[in-house]
Amino acid sequence: MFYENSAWKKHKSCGTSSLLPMTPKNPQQWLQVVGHAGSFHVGDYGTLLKRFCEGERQCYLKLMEDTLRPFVPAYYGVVQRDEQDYNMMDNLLTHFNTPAIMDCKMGSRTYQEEELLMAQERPQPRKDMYEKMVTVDPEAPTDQERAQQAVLKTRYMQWRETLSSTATLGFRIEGFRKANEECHTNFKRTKSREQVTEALGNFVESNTHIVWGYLRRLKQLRQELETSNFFKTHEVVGSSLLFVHDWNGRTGIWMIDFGKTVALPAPLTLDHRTPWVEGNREDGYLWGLDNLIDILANMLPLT
Ligand SMILES: Nc1ncnc2c1ncn2[C@@H]1O[C@H](COP(=O)(O)OP(=O)(O)OP(=O)(O)O)[C@@H](O)[C@H]1O
Ligand SMILES: O=P(O)(O)O[C@@H]1[C@H](O)[C@H](O)[C@@H](OP(=O)(O)O)[C@H](OP(=O)(O)O)[C@H]1O
Repeated sequence: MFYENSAWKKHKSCGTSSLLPMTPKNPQQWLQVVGHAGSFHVGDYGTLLKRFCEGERQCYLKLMEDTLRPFVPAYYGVVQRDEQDYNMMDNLLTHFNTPAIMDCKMGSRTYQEEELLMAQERPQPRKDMYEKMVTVDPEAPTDQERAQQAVLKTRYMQWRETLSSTATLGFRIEGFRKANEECHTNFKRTKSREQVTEALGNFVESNTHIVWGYLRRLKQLRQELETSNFFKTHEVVGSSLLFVHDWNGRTGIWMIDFGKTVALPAPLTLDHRTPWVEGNREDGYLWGLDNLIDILANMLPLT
């Protein structure tokens, strides 16, 4: 059942003149690299259904009208399956053959300012996050956290940021899956430029053609981000870049995950490079992209 999807309705009524991708109904390939389990279903006609989030819907609606549109999955509205609502979008893997996929979480901050305020006003320490923390580093909790066997989410997120490259480079590798099905998700401590370069080299299997493809796309993305009205007026937190390549040498990068992207109160705008201090809402997204571009460029042989 479709709630809100003018593109889909046109598709249904126009027969073959489709606004959805010209992709056969089945079978669809899809693989999730990281992120919450159980949030996705593969849809028909090369689409993907992600568990509904109103904030994300708002972002996709605006992005479909923004210059960033070529850099995000096409959005088709809200659909219902088994009484659960989903945002319906393009499955970005559709046009690749046995793709390699990587998820990089962008920005120098992975929680919203609003989450910080909530944690200050109504602290809700979490035992699951304490458990995740001590699994990686038994020394990380403070005495108080140890006594509670729980940590605040914002504290956990900040700890993850400083342990990885988020705080120092403005992005982090969340995980990747290579074409040979090897999965790598153990990047919580991948922090230095050298460690990040090594991980990226493993993902692209030292293929300079692939690196060139990614670099070109990232530079185009940066150019669009610098002028996008959507980007200027939103705090973009917890969003990822999804890298996809295959043995044909095809490469693609798209912005995904706008569940924690929020519109700023007018007339506030962000440059996404100024360091964050509480209240300025800066997210470090472009600073991270600058660093990512620089690291990839340095992986190419000198010409
Ligand atoms: N449009 C898409 N096409 C193909 N794969 C996708 C798409 N959107 C998401 N994915 C896959 O699902 C994974 C998780 O996506 P996403 O970040 O949107 O989920 P999430 O549950 O919100 O994540 P998080 O835990 O960071 O909040 C991505 O790493 C990617 O592998
Ligand atoms: O990668 P990890 O170490 O497993 O930690 C998770 C990760 O930071 C997710 O981005 C976050 O979801 P959001 O970005 O949606 O906040 C999730 O919070 P959650 O447990 O509250 O869903 C964390 O548990």
